[in-house]
Amino acid sequence: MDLHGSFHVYDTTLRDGAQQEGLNLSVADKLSIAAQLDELGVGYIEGGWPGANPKDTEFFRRAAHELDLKHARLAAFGATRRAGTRAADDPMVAALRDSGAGVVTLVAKSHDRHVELALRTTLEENLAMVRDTVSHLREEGQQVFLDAEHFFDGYRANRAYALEVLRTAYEAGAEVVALCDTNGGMLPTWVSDVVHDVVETTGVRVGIHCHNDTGCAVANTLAAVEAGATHVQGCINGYGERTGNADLVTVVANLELKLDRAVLPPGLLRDATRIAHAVAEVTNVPPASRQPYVGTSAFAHKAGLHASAIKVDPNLYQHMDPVGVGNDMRLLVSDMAGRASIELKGRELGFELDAGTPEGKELITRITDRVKVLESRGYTFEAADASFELLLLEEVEGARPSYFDVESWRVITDSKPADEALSEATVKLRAAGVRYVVTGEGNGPVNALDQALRAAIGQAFPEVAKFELIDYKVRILDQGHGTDAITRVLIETSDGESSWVTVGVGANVIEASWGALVDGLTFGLRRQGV
Ligand SMILES: CC(=O)SCCNC(=O)CCNC(=O)[C@H](O)C(C)(C)COP(=O)(O)OP(=O)(O)OC[C@H]1O[C@@H](n2cnc3c(N)ncnc32)[C@H](O)[C@@H]1OP(=O)(O)O
Ligand SMILES: CC(=O)C(=O)O
Repeated sequence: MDLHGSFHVYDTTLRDGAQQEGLNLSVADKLSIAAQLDELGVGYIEGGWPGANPKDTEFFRRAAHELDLKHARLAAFGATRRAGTRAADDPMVAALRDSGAGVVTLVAKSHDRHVELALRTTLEENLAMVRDTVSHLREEGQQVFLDAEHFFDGYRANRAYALEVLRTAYEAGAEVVALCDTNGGMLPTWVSDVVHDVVETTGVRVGIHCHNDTGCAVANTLAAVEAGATHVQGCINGYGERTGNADLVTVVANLELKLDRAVLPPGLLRDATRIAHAVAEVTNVPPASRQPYVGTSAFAHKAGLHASAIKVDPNLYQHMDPVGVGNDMRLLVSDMAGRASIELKGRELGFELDAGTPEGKELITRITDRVKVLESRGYTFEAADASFELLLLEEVEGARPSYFDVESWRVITDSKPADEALSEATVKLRAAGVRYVVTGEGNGPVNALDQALRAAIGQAFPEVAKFELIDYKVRILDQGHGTDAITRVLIETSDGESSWVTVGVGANVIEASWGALVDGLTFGLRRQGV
């Protein structure tokens, strides 16, 4: 606990996060993200700027009866009254007051140059705008926070005035003044010095709002907290204008796990990975695999030497137990793997490869060597767990699962003037004792082959009907060779509940695709228990 009572974790994903290029949230998206943020246990959710656009006004209207928040309070964001008006008469201030949130965060200028150039008013009038608007909202029963825009730049330009803005807001009844690094140009020691000074000189309760233009938003936020800030603002997954805001997940994980501050309700940090990814589904922004704490690579180990130490104690190569943020340790198999990597990956996939016996040791060595040879030919197993599992089965059980024997396949692409090119594939195979000769059509050769292969196997194994090819990636491996190059194909197949990735390699892109398709169907049938 601090001098100012409980610490505030304040999320601005729905306002500043939505200012990210390419991010466009519907009201339903905003409601869904608010519910997720509440599950994470943040104290405040800034829902948007009611009155600035119909969507944000609608969000607050619907939130009042559609959201059942257990931990968070909603905050409405907006500006102080315009210059030369009365707060009580300003329709934008009225929209904040009447949003139903009960909490208003006012953005105000604290940089003298901005007052004169952007607001085109006097420094005195800007102070009056802050004073009047905060007082009016307080009199109307609102909890008020102030976002001091461009505070750090303003402090450099005119310290006395920047501090005066904070004092004015505080004396008028603002509970917190959040110092904003609006242009995101600060470094941690600079932030720390300024926050120390503000806390000592003014006695106001300080919050912090950092943008990530120097790549230091999280570090700057932590520096501010260590210097006395007791209210942190940020966005889940670091969304936000330009390079984003401080990633609130990283901030709270660091506060809880590194600085020993209980800033979320007990136990909720363990849901951070699930929630960060669920929000990414709604925003439709692919989650960053290297995101600290919650990224899929945050606890993924590739180097053989790491794996050999992890086998003894995972903490030797991890800064924390991933369970603390709801993430998992993963072992990656590649040409950088050693025997320990294979042993641990095998365990992860449910195979006990016993390195303690001579046979087990020999088996693990064989698998390791095979992986290295195949990777040198262009395969990649770290991205294709399913192909690795088939390889493992082949080595452990003496043969890989086999549901069909392919006699031959061929594919042709037909192009007629004025018509789109169409591909046709013929696959001949035996499955469950029957010979099938099946053709398939598609808008490309791989699509046609996939159709034909699935139609043929599907007659013997109806489970195949569930499978769908959901992603297809091609990479040319030795670019110097142009069209003669080796090609690697990665295919992701889904059964509607889960998905798996397989790899194929060949001098011919169709041949490489065929290998990945066959692996994908074989793995899927095994997973179905066939
Ligand atoms: C740092 C930040 O990210 S703050 C959040 C910024 N977010 C947004 O801007 C998104 C929502 N914004 C909007 O929808 C619109 O900009 C609105 C509705 C707020 C205003 O729209 P408009 O009235 O068309 O004006 P415009 O967008 O050009 O904004 C400039 C006006 O706001 C005034 N203004 C700017 N900052 C402030 C402030 N902190 N307090 C009061 N007035 C302000 C300017 O003086 C100018 O007023 P003028 O038109 O009387 O000269
Ligand atoms: C208020 C705000 O978003 C900023 O100053 O960056």
